[in-house]
Amino acid sequence: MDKPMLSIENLHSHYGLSHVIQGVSLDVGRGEILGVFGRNGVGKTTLLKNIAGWVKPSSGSIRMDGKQIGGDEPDAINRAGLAIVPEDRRIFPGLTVQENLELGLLGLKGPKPRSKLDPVLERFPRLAERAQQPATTLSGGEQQMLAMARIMVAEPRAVLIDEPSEGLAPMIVAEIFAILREMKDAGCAIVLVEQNIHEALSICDRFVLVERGAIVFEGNAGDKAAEEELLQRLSV
Ligand SMILES: Nc1ncnc2c1ncn2[C@@H]1O[C@H](COP(=O)(O)OP(=O)(O)OP(=O)(O)O)[C@@H](O)[C@H]1O
Repeated sequence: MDKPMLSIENLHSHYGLSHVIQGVSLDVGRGEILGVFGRNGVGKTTLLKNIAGWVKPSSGSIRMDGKQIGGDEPDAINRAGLAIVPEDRRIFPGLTVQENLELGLLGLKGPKPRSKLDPVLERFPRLAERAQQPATTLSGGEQQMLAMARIMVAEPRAVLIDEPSEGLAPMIVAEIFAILREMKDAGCAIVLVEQNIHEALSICDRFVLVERGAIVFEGNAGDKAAEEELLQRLSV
């Protein structure tokens, strides 16, 4: 791998006395999708929250393109080019679809021209049609699209995405994964947390398995033996 876009070394994080992330190290390159798998409660979401600055690491380093971002404030990390699509999608119900999209402009470093919304509205015609409607009128799948479209406004170089397929119909899941593939092709480094292992393996380049806050196994997607071991360890 060239110099990784996102590089994490020996990350530890606590909630009070609870030691949730226990020495995680990983690299994600440009145009690469890393799958992060593991049972409920092993720390996958907490790992993403540490990278995005929502939870402060206790120790270890997080670098974006070589620059230390670990422990920085979420908005600074966002402006450094790293975006997160959290599990609950964080759609603002009191705002319209367009206003929710405009929040994506906050990820831009300098000026924040509304014209940055144009390519995204073109890519998501369903959101463009509903631009002036309250975001709450969207279906679950459309809200997930909105959450992804919103981060695309600022063209992030690294993206963290937490269980994007949860609760959605297979057709929508396929659409969401197609968008992730487009981001990958545009050179984005992507960390994907997913319970839908089989589907996720079809778009990941590499994966890690997390147990009790630590990476216990890793492999390349497409390596049948490694995939088999992953599925066996997860018993799926
Ligand atoms: N805000 C918090 N305060 C205290 N403990 C927390 C908090 N958030 C999560 N935890 C605990 O930290 C551990 C890891 O949770 P986390 O949500 O990161 O796991 P996960 O692997 O993402 O699981 P899931 O798939 O269920 O989201 C769990 O034991 C959880 O109960």
